[in-house]
Amino acid sequence: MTSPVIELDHVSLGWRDRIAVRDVTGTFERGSLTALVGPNGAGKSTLVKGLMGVLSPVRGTIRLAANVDGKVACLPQVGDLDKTFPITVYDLVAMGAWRRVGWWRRVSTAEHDRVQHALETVGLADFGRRIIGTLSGGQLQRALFARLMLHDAQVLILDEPFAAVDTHTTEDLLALLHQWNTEGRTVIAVLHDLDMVRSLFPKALLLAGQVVGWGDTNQVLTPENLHFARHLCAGDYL
Ligand SMILES: Nc1ncnc2c1ncn2[C@@H]1O[C@H](COP(=O)(O)OP(=O)(O)OP(=O)(O)O)[C@@H](O)[C@H]1O
Repeated sequence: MTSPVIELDHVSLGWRDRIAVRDVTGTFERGSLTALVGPNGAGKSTLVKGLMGVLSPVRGTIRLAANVDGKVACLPQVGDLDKTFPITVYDLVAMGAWRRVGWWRRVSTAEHDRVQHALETVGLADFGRRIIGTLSGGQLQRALFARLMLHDAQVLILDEPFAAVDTHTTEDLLALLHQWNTEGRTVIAVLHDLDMVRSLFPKALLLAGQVVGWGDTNQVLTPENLHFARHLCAGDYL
């Protein structure tokens, strides 16, 4: 039996002078694995901000299931991160535990073990003391995945997790993402690689300022829908 974990009811999101995504209605089911796709400017990141509660809907409502409230974790676009901030990889990852630990408390032995385990899982066991500004793009993305592990969230939202990441790192991180999903977590990822979506993501939400399709990936990513999405975001390409 499926149960909704996030429900959107006629949601429009945007800013005072501009609606970026309008009238989104639908449900992310518990344990689902959904790719959020669409041309540049389609409103994918805006929807992510809405799902995270960072941006309030201009219209409509977003409802989280009672037992996931506060347990939604996000992997931001790497470009949104201030790489000049003088923080170590260890501390960046440990920040994922702040709900359990609190901002200013010392990390317990159990949390330390979790950080170390997360660093090992993403292949950064020896990188804990490095300042994040010295990491390559792929290494930084691995560190952000490790931080996501520390959140231990039921719902994971990832904004372009494989942008500017090499094939080897993408494969490692994809395996992690699938492992989280097989543990029953709900995963939503903004992606541009439609071949990857078709082969690895059972559900897709195709956006172009509005919902063009939402459901089984093979029924959403049809040539007609993709053409329509491009037409709606004229001038941009998938
Ligand atoms: N802070 C903001 N103020 C006003 N408009 C914004 C703001 N952020 C984004 N927009 C606009 O909202 C629209 C949707 O942007 P968004 O970043 O959600 O698209 P996207 O689908 O994630 O695009 P991309 O694939 O290029 O990352 C764009 O036209 C963008 O210019």
